[in-house]
Amino acid sequence: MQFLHTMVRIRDIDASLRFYCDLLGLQEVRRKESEKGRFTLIFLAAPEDAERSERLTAPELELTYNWDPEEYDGGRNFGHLAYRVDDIYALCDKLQQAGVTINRPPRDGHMAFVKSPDGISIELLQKGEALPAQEPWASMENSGSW
Ligand SMILES: C[C@@H](O)C(=O)SC[C@H](NC(=O)CC[C@H](N)C(=O)O)C(=O)NCC(=O)O
Ligand code: NI
Repeated sequence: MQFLHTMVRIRDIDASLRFYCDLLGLQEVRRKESEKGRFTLIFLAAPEDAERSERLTAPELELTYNWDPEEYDGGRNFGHLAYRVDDIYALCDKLQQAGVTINRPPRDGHMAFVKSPDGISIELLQKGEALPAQEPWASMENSGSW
């Protein structure tokens, strides 16, 4: 078994591609339009994963855009998408300058949470950094028991 993708329904394709691609740095790897189903699927992958998308073996984010507007609320059981980033401070600064909500700033240089245009929570983790000891779960992660 292999993880393939997470699907998120979006309200606005342009706003979502600006956030996920222009700002966050994901790449669009394929797109499917369904006239019959009246929807568009857009598959995104992180740059380090994108080359595996051709073989459909990359972890991807599937954006679903329904042409007929729908209300997307609730879904409290969904938590977040997590990405490992090269420079968490530079990325959060760029996101904030672009008006993106920074729910948890990278004060410790390790972890930040931001919101997509549809309110999806995105966790950003600094590449090469262990979680700060004061985080309750850090001892598990830092000791490799995860
Ligand atoms: C391509 C593959 O990865 C899919 O996930 S297609 C699944 C399919 N999606 C749709 O029909 C998109 C439009 C639909 N109105 C929707 O909003 O989902 C599907 O079965 N979706 C149902 C679901 O619960 O995901
Ligand atoms: Ni899917």
